[in-house]
Amino acid sequence: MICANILINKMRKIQSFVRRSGRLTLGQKMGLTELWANYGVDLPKGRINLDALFVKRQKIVLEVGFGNGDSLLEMAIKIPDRNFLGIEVYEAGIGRLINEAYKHQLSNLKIIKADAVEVLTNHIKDGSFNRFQLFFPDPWHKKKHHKRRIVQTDFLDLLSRKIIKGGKVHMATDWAHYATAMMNTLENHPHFKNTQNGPIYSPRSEYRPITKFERRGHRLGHGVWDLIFINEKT
Ligand SMILES: C[S@@+](CC[C@H](N)C(=O)[O-])C[C@H]1O[C@@H](n2cnc3c(N)ncnc32)[C@H](O)[C@@H]1O
Repeated sequence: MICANILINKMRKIQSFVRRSGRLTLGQKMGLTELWANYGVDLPKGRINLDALFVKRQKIVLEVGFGNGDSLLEMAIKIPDRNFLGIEVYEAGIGRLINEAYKHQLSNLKIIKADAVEVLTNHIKDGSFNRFQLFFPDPWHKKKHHKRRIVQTDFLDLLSRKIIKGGKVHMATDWAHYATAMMNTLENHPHFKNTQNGPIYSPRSEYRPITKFERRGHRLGHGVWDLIFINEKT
């Protein structure tokens, strides 16, 4: 296992952070090491064995950048016949989510604490996911920072390999400029096909819970744009 001790130390910091913010309840009694053992995935040297990760073998939804975990938690509760894998680097959000997962006794949710591109590139075999979701990713709104946005052609190339043929990609943003950039990048990618007829945003889907960043967008008077595409790789 890579850096198990580092991860445990990090999780202790999360515990301290969450305790200070008064949000650790059941998990506090259980201990973060045990919570992490139940819900966390330590990165192996090679590929993660996704078949052995979950209690039941069923379709897997990947969410990158789940923040405080609102959407992922709600979906894992409401859709027990799917497995959910979340990748995030925000420690307080991870601590909160594994605590909530324990409270709800979820067996269909696992978390990786690492950079998503690194995980997908080095630790996930091709054709692993049935759906990918990216809700309200960091917008990097200054022009000089646009290159830091996660949705770029290279990232779509990687996603196209990791999602099964016919699998879905669902993105949402409250930044108009990023929405246009996402639409152009997806429309111009040879493997992705819009579920709408043409370069049209999708209606808000029932299954996407409202997230903290979506609420923030509403408060700021932003619109919300959903993009749902199918991976049609050959
Ligand atoms: C603006 S927040 C949105 C959080 C959540 N999806 C929501 O709607 O409330 C973006 C999140 O993506 C995470 N993130 C950004 N780049 C990432 C990466 N390469 N790998 C994993 N997480 C990442 C950040 O840590 C942050 O929590």
